[in-house]
Amino acid sequence: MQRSAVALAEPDVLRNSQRNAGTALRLEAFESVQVNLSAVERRAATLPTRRTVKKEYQAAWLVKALTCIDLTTLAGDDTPGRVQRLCAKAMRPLSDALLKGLGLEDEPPTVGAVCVYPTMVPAAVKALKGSGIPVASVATGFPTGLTPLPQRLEEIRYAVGEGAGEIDIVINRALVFDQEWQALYDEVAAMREACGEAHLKAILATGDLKTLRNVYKASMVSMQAGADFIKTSTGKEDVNATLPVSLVMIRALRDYLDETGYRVGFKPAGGLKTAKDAMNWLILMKEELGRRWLEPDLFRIGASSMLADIERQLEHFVTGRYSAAYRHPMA
Ligand SMILES: O=C[C@H](O)COP(=O)(O)O
Repeated sequence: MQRSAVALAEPDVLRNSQRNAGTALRLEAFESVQVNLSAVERRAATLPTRRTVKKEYQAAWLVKALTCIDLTTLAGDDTPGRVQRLCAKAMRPLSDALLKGLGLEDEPPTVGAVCVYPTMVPAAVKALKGSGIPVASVATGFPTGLTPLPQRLEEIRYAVGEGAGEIDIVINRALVFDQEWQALYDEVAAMREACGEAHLKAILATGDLKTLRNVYKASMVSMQAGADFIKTSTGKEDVNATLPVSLVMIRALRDYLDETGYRVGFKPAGGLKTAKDAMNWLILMKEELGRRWLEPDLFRIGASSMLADIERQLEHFVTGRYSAAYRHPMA
């Protein structure tokens, strides 16, 4: 399957608010790429030290991070009741006292989306009705992607039909190991088509991909096939989101923007639990891509437990005291 090629834009013509339409598969955009592992690791290690953000600035950054969280539950024992409680948290993540202390009573922030398994989509859609918060659903045989393609596509159609506005697909890792770029492109393009108006986030499962070159190539193929976001991990791999892997994906986002004029979103996910993690990834985005990529339409953090630590840090900012983590249940 070949998506219709879009004319490549002049680099300075930015399709800011336009959804990534994809391009034809263009091997020349990534086939000969080299990634210098030690340079990537060095740059990633210095990034968190590049900005010192304290006090009210830190509080503002943490509120920004909160608005970018895909508040997630992807557990075998998920129930509609748990999803309902998570959605209540998503709509009102900060207590009245915290909102008052932060001066946000008039515009209380909400998270970016709630992310659940397909069968939990109806419960999430019902609970979030009228809030404007989108429901994201993992699909396509999450977390491995090892079911037949027609079933994976049907899963997308099911979740979209139940009201999911965003679909987090997983790519077929074997196609990356075998460098089967046309096949990977075709699968992701078919998934994008099955999504219709729903936005597609392509999970690369970078912990499985073996090399940073593979991470760059899989990022490019996913974007060329029309992904609205590229996402690091499912949260189920042995190694999930890391700064070096994120840096490589972000350079791919930058190169894709230069080549096509499309801004594609980025979602680190898996193992991100602390306010410090949130700060590190915000700094990475700001340093590498600039202010525009700090909005929820281009940046999400996939996390099941980070919100609690953000709340604790904001509480410390407002009251000068830390509360115990158990006082911030998610669902
Ligand atoms: O997509 C989101 C991830 O599955 C969440 O992973 P986590 O439970 O390690 O935060």
